[in-house]
Amino acid sequence: MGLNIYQLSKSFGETKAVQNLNISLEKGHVLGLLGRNGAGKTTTIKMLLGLLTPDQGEITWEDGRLDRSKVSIGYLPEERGLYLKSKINEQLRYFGELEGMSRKQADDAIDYWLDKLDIAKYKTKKASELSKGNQQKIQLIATLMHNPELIILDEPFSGLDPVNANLLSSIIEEQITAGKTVILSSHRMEQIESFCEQICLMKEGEVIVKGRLDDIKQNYGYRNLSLSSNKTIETALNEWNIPFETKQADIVIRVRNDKEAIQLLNRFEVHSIPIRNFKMLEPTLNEIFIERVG
Ligand SMILES: Nc1ncnc2c1ncn2[C@@H]1O[C@H](COP(=O)(O)OP(=O)(O)OP(=O)(O)O)[C@@H](O)[C@H]1O
Repeated sequence: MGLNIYQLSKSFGETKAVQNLNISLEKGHVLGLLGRNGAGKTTTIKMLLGLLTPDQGEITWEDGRLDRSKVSIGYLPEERGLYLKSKINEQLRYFGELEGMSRKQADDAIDYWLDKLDIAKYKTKKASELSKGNQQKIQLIATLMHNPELIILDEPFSGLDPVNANLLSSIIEEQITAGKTVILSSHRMEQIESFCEQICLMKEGEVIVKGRLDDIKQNYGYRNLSLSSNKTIETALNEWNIPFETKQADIVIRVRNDKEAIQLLNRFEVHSIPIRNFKMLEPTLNEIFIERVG
């Protein structure tokens, strides 16, 4: 059950922002929504939130239409939307009450989250007095304080320093462990890779790659054979016209499958070229992204 997007489309004039999008995401699972600028991610998210009306298609949650008045959704927008002149506790209380929290529930949640994000000292400051990263943390509190079951995060890491990015990562992990359904849109492939078992890669409104990330990598059509770098190996590969890349202390050779890797290792053996160690690596999400939409 969970979330189902069926044949969803939206155009702006001539621009087909989203075309016939189909996604199924089970409750408690995490989907990475990827694509270059203008691929259609935000348009998709806005349709999920009911902020844009689809031209065609349907979005359901469990048994019925996804309706924000019935399903608790936490949304962290790409463009930040705090009231710069309002005090942090007052605007967070307002956001909490909009989501149906009582004043007491909202105030308790605000204290809990400010403390957790290490920004309790800003409780009565105006948003304009906070740095960009700390404003981002406030926006995260507004997203999570009402304990939503569906969480949509659009570029959540932008503007965060490495320490705060780690803090956010641990909070996303906690939400996933708590069984929340999460949609994460990000240009940071390592983060998508670490959180999302499922991905949907879009290009010009259409889905280019979709499914379980493990399956996509396994069936992608090549693997990387990585060997500890050494001049003899490089010379041999050059002589045999086998392309390779050097990455730090490793030589990486693209092979179609394990059999091709073994054949190559045998060839080194036959030529008495010692191999100290080797690893078979799947393509990274970054490689897939660049090849498919780069
Ligand atoms: N309100 C709008 N009016 C006209 N065109 C729009 C509007 N919103 C989006 N578009 C167009 O729809 C396409 C998809 O845009 P969208 O914002 O969904 O992309 P995105 O994948 O979220 O990009 P980014 O990574 O830059 O946020 C783009 O060509 C964009 O110019």
